[in-house]
Amino acid sequence: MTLPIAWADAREAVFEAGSAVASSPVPVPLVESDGLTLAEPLTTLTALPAFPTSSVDGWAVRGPAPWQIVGRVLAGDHAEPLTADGTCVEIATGGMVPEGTRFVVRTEDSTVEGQRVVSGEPRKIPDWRLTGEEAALGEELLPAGTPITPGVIGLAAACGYDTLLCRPKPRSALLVFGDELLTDGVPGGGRVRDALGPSLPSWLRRAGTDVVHHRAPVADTLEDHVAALRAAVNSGAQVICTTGGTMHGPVDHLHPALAEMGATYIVNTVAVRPGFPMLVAQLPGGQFVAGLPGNPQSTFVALVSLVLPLLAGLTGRAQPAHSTIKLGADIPGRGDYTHLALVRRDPLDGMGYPVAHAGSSMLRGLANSIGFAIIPPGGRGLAGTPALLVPLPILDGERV
Ligand SMILES: Nc1nc2c(c(=O)[nH]1)N[C@H]1C(S)=C(S)[C@@H](COP(=O)(O)OP(=O)(O)OC[C@H]3O[C@@H](n4cnc5c(N)ncnc54)[C@H](O)[C@@H]3O)O[C@H]1N2
Ligand code: MOO
Repeated sequence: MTLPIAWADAREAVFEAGSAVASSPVPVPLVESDGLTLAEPLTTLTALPAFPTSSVDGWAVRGPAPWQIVGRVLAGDHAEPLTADGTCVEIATGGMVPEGTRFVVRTEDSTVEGQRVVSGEPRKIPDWRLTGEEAALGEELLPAGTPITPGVIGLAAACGYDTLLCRPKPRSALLVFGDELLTDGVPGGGRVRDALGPSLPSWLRRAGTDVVHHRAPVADTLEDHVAALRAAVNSGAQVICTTGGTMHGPVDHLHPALAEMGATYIVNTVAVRPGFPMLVAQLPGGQFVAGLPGNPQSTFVALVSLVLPLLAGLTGRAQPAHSTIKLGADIPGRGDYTHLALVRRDPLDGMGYPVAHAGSSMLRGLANSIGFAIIPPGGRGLAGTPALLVPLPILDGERV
């Protein structure tokens, strides 16, 4: 029997295996880059702003009042210098402030005589933005490995990027094993509904992959397991997630199928509860197989424990960070194993509470949880103290 490895070591092993074969950078147009990963630092191509910019509608003035109007600068115009004291130009918000300007006087703080001469008072805080106020030329704004979000895309556009050098989303496949699984209707008579086939693709997309192949269920024979894995390889998937069959029961064929395909284990059983039979192996062609245990909650323990670090490595991101949450109730440990305990965040006190109905075969607790509190080996979680948390890949707004 294989000895389970420590949970933290398992995460590190798959992260490193993924990082070793991280996808090659490709230039991607800004509007298509959401959800991808920066392959190089986002560095300014010019100072920001690139030129002194008026932040109000008004007058750019030189010398003491009154000022003779000698021109007009709209946003987008190139401003000629103001060369003489006692002159000004009308300026629009976003207009380039002419060289020689002493102040920008707001429209509402000024009077104009005969459409030619302006008087007025500048405010104490200058009403224009200096070159480089937001960022200097060549300054690194974000490191390589940053997930690209709409905020990153906007910043890149403001800097003058047309494309970003990105690591693409890994392509994934899902194979659901189990003859007992019904794909429709009400469970009974020994059959259960397949709860993973319909839900895991969405979880995988939230985790940052493109799901390119999906088969549920795969029959409980070695031949069909091998055929399904081969089809997943042929689909171009880099990460093949399987569910069920990770143990060594009469119809658990994952290990024999991996052996038949010449796979090498990166992680094979982990000292974590629930979900310990989880595994990650690599096929001779380089594809990863993530074997997620069939008990549905254990599937998700394996998703956050192994698949997320693997995807992070493949995209050149950092190992997913844990967050922290103050516990609202005690959580028991699981001896020498790490205990990943589903918690929900209470909307009133903000604390993490273990959920009811959190057995490894149940999904009721998971549906309103934010993630798993990490109870380390030999420890237990105490109410009122902070615990580390592995978040589920849920989107903002999907939980309180
Ligand atoms: N002799 C032992 N048996 C088991 C042990 C053990 O230590 N010794 N560990 C148990 C643990 S822990 C887990 S977890 C499971 C892992 O089993 P497999 O990965 O081989 O999964 P299956 O046997 O195929 O299924 C387990 C369970 O989950 C249900 N299932 C599977 N797929 C789905 C699905 N898509 N939707 C809904 N439910 C699913 C399946 O019907 C079984 O009830 O092994 C234990 N056994
Ligand atoms: O991996 Mo199992 O979930 O501990 O039931």
